[in-house]
Amino acid sequence: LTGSAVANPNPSNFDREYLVPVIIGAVTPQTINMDLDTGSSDLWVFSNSTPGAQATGHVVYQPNTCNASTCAKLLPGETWSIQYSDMSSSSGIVYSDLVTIGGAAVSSQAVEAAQIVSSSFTTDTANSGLLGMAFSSLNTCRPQQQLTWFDNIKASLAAEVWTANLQKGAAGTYNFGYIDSTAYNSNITYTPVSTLRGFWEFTFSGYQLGSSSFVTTDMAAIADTGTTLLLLPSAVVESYWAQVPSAHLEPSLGAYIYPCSATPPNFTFGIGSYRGVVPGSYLAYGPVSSQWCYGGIQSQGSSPFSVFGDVLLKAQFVVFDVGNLRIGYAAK
Ligand SMILES: N#Cc1c(N)n[nH]c1N1CCCC1
Repeated sequence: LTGSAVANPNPSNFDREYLVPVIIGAVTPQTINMDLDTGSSDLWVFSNSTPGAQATGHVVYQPNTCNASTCAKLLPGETWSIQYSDMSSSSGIVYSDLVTIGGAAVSSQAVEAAQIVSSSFTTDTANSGLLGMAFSSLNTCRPQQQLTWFDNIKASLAAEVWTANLQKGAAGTYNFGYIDSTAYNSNITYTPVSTLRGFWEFTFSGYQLGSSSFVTTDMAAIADTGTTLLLLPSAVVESYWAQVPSAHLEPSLGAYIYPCSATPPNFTFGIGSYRGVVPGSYLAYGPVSSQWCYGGIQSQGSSPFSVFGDVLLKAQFVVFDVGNLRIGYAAK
């Protein structure tokens, strides 16, 4: 078994997130566009349990709890509640239902129906749910923790692996169970993943800012498709933006902005001896005013690891190798 699904950048805003059409339900299937997120492990959707005022503009999951074995089933007493690092949150109840992504189906997937969603979810009407693809140890369902879609399907796949091939301003692909050797142009460099924090956490071997020399230093990072930007230690971020005249940390935003007339420098990361290059044009995240643009590299703050979000991931072919607990990067 393998699967392949399209990854659509959110249409209106600078590749803020990438949405995947997910089919939920057997008796009355619904296609729901969801944010595939390697930084969390809950599969949750807007639903008929979400208050109308919070669900306006969204496709809502309507579980068909009929009597056949193929119907949705409420999991009695199960609830979930999640808060993301951007302080957004959601919570609700749990059904078991058929969930198909790119042709690959899980018959009894925990589908977390939202009863409450915070305002940033309500306003993001392109996104009607989260598809958690971090490790199941982070799933918030209680009292019985539930498995991610990938954990449920991996034994049925040709290989316990999936890949992300995101694109700048265009549709990309998530493949499940195989590696498309035509999708990248160099060898894949792998490095071990630690699951201790439940994320796709790994060590990178250093970085290069623009045309400066490569800085060799082991650093921790997570690969997070649910984060838009590239988050690095504040000292690195300061050095990076020092290369762009008039770029500065804007106190009112808590973020670096730079003149939109400038093209930011490239960012290069190391995995062993592999060098992954993120073009400067990928490190622009859209205007905050007529002349100032929001930087694609920002500080990781007090986080103990950097966050390789979409602005970096879209420049690479990325292999999430669950079977061997490793992550792979290749140029494309
Ligand atoms: N903040 C944040 C965040 C993250 N670090 N990974 N995924 C996140 N979200 C998914 C939906 C909202 C935020």
